[in-house]
Amino acid sequence: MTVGLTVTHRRYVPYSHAHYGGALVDGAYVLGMFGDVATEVCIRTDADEGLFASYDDVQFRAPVRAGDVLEATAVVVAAGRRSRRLEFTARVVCRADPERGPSAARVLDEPIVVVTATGTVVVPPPGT
Ligand SMILES: C/C=C/C(=O)SCCNC(=O)CCNC(=O)[C@H](O)C(C)(C)COP(=O)(O)OP(=O)(O)OC[C@H]1O[C@@H](n2cnc3c(N)ncnc32)[C@H](O)[C@@H]1OP(=O)(O)O
Repeated sequence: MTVGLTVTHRRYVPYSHAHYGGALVDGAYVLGMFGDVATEVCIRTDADEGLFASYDDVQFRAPVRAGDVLEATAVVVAAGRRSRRLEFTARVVCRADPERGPSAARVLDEPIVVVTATGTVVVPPPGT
């Protein structure tokens, strides 16, 4: 069943990706992660990596920082002949705790929703 399929990736955000003051990470970093999650969705639904056709809504809701552990989830909410519409959510699940020391970090009691988006991927025609 394609609609309802959910794929989640988790990734540590390296300090080499800090781009702005306060160790802030650029928004494109999370979009790259969404693309990788979408790729796994397409592999699972259609045995192909697929192509990202469009985003129609991207909301940057809270900062992503170097040292975060990010979780990105895609859910298939609609499927056409070749198009699959996806809803994405990125959450921070672990974060650095520098007051305790340079390598200190903790699991957040409640994950922070940092980015949400909807978009469409396109796969090859059936039977190809
Ligand atoms: C998984 C992540 C991968 C990536 O990130 S790849 C990198 C970024 N993406 C790209 O480089 C893709 C570049 N774009 C393209 O190559 C083409 O452009 C597409 C393959 C995406 C679509 O072109 P065509 O095959 O000619 O599309 P059609 O035959 O007109 O439509 C096929 C289905 O795709 C839907 N669709 C086409 N364009 C869009 C769009 N811009 N936004 C939403 N849906 C689109 C249509 O409706 C239809 O759907 P229905 O088969 O279910 O009826």
